[in-house]
Amino acid sequence: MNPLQVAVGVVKNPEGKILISLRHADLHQGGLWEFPGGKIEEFETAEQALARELKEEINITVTTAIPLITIKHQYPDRLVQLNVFLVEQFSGEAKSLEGQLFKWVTPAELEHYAFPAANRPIITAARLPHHYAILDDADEALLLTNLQEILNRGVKLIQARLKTLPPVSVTKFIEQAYPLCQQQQAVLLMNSAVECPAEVDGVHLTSNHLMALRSSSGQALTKRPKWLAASCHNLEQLLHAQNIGVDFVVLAPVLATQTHPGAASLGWEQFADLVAKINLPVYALGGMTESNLTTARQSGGQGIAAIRAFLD
Ligand SMILES: Nc1nc2c([nH]c(=O)n2[C@H]2C[C@H](O)[C@@H](COP(=O)(O)OP(=O)(O)OP(=O)(O)O)O2)c(=O)[nH]1
Ligand SMILES: [Mg+2]
Repeated sequence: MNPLQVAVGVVKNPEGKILISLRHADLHQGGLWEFPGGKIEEFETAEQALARELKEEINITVTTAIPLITIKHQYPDRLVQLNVFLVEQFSGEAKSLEGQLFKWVTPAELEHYAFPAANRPIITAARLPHHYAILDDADEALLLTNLQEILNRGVKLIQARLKTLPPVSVTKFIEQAYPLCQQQQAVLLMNSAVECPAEVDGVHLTSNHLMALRSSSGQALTKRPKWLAASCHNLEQLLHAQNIGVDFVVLAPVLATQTHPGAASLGWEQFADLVAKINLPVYALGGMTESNLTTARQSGGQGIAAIRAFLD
């Protein structure tokens, strides 16, 4: 059966707040909060439907809409495909035209509202930035300098991938690095291959660790860190990440990379095909530079992940 096609807008104002509205009680998934939007009519593109719905429901005129995430979700009574866009450029003041209560909330506050089940990855995508920096320990002496450089560039999501450092050095580094990240409101994750007793914001699973993890229910893990991310290289790994309740993934290698010379890369077409098959935010990794960000997002990705791009 073909899914019901829906266009949805994550509308962000200049203060970084996001608009949510309350669905009328008598509608499908009624009484829950939603991002504004609605059904795509015949002969309409998703972008056209989005612009029409946002005008009809909240009276704003979309200037630019960039794909954020696409969700395919089976409710007991219907299959929907939510084509979600990030709208940061718009004109007009939001006003409820269809009698729906609406609010502007910070990305972190989204957690406190009840949304339809399909919305979980949309909320994650709305909270996550478009850059994910991977801090490598190839040169131990440069670790703190590199971290500072990444933070100075405004990167808010960082993975410490300290695979060759002895455990004492890891602990010592994290004791210095974590407060620096917190000062800048940056999220710090630790690669799962690293022994690290120090507390950070979450874990980034290697693809081997990801595949070794089995949750008894096949659903979300019961005991999990604040943020759980994973590295994936193929559809099987992506689907497993989704099934066990990972928050977001990186998919690699998208382009040829110095880190894994000779490894076959996916290319953008295959990246887009794989991203379309899962309901998770996906960062493109492998040969990424800032110039690839637009393509990554147009291909359905959350953004780019890189080791070198944020240091050059
Ligand atoms: N707009 C919106 N719809 C969502 C969200 N999450 C979610 O599961 N949905 C589902 C609920 C519905 O099955 C479908 C949207 O259909 P709808 O009936 O609200 O569409 P519409 O605004 O065109 O409504 P109508 O004019 O046909 O009454 O998508 C969300 O965040 N925003
Ligand atoms: Mg609607």
